[in-house]
Amino acid sequence: MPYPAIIIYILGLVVLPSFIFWGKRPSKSPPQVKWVGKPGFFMRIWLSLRGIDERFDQIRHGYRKFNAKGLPFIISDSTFIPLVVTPPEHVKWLIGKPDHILTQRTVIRELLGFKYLLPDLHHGLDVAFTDVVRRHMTRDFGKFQEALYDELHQAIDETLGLDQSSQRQVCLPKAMETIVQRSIDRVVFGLPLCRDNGYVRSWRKFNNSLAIMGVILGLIVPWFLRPFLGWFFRIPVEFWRRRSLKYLTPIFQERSKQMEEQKRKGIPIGSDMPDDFITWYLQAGRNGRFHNPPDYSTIAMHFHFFCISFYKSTIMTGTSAMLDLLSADPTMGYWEKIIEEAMTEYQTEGDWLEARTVSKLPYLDSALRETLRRNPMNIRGIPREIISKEGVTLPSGTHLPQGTFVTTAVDSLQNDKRFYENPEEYQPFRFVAHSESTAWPQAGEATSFTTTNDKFLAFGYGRHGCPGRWFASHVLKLVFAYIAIHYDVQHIGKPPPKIRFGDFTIPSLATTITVRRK
Ligand code: HEM
Repeated sequence: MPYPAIIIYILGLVVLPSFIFWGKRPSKSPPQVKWVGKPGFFMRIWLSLRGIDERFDQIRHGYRKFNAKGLPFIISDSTFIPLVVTPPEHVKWLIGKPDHILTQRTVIRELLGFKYLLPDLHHGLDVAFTDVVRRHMTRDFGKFQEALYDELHQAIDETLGLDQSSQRQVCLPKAMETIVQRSIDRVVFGLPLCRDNGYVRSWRKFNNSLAIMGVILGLIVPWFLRPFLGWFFRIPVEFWRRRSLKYLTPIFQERSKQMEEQKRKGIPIGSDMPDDFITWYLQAGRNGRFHNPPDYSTIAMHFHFFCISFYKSTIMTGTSAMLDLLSADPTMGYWEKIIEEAMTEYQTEGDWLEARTVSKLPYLDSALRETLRRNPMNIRGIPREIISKEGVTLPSGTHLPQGTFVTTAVDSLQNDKRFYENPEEYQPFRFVAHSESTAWPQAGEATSFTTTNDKFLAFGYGRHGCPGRWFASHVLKLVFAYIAIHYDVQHIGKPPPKIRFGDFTIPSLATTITVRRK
């Protein structure tokens, strides 16, 4: 059989069943909203295909042409899913709508491919998870500060080295990954699980395979092929999920049994148990936050799945912020100011064990925010699906039907001259309240890293804004302060180009830095 015939035959076998059995395109393209780019069916297909490497420019173009005039526009996702991008004026309206009108759950699962990689995701369990993050990981870090610092400083010492006599070349993204992962693992899983090599390996593989497969499926595979190809993408995810659950499920089972026993004996539930995320999650479940509780393995699997939100964004933000500081003009003295500030606040071992010390680092806080302002990890944000039957009418008067996916151009908005002075310039201390005259540019209002508003959407905004941002900020500040005090780190000259892939902007993965223990 000639090759073209074979290709057509295979495509027919794959595409047709996909259309027939699952063939409802996610999202709609309301006729009254304009598309970005030239009109026409084939042009839209072309723009969709170019979305992988040109999404950044496409969105910035649409933002200037439509959003800047208060109008929405449509871009076609690289997987041919149309997305309505709403202007900055609509952000408050968007986040104010209740979940039964606009939901973020379905759209995230479709756009990141989770719907196909973990089809048994249980809606009730994520509410419990978000509750636990809100309750235990927003303010009171004192209860795990000692454990966190213990793991974090060991991870940094081992990764960057203790030899004071010679310099060491370190791959920054890899080092940040190891340090942040170990630190967070200690808080989430506690000892001894966080040091069990077998578990840690399979958990990381599960985490990575889900992230990689999710990004490929969500950014490259057209929507009509996902239900079919999703089965193949699931293979590594399923493999590592089973492996890691072999360790985790018995712990969930054991602690649940203990809690049952405590309830029978009238002892406070959760007492005498490790004060970690597993216990908090099970406690939340017992307090009625697991609706129709499934079996332990499913609960443990969800736990793993949700925990993924802890890691990648924190690692990427840490890597980008460090690269921004080290590649800025050395004469500005940005990194040196971070060192000075850290040395002032961390003078004794006790300062490291006091969780509140991190709140005394305004310059570092501002530098982290500036990095996320200039380069939010996802150039789009606040994704929502309209689920009310009647659809919704945007403040601009445009009606959008049920099923439409809407989103906001986070990167363009955070780099808009109307909202930030000289937005293209890296000014790490632009958010510091300047009481004295300094050598640094002073544009912008004093705001903290974790403050969300309609001009800073890198953590989302409103009811579903990231509840883990205080924890991420806490971990990153400890990591930066420890490195600043204990290591000589060389400036790296010209900033390495960022990787832009579909909707994501991530730091160059191969950048090395030169360090020496002080
Ligand atoms: C710098 C690191 C981080 C960034 C940039 C980030 C960013 C985000 C963004 C953009 C959202 C979506 C908000 C929306 O849909 O409106 C989100 C949601 C979420 N994040 Fe984070 N995040 C980070 C770290 C963390 C950490 C460390 C945790 C856990 C401790 C966490 C837990 C969550 C959870 C549970 C949600 C879902 C909230 C909900 O649906 O109500 N994140 N995050």
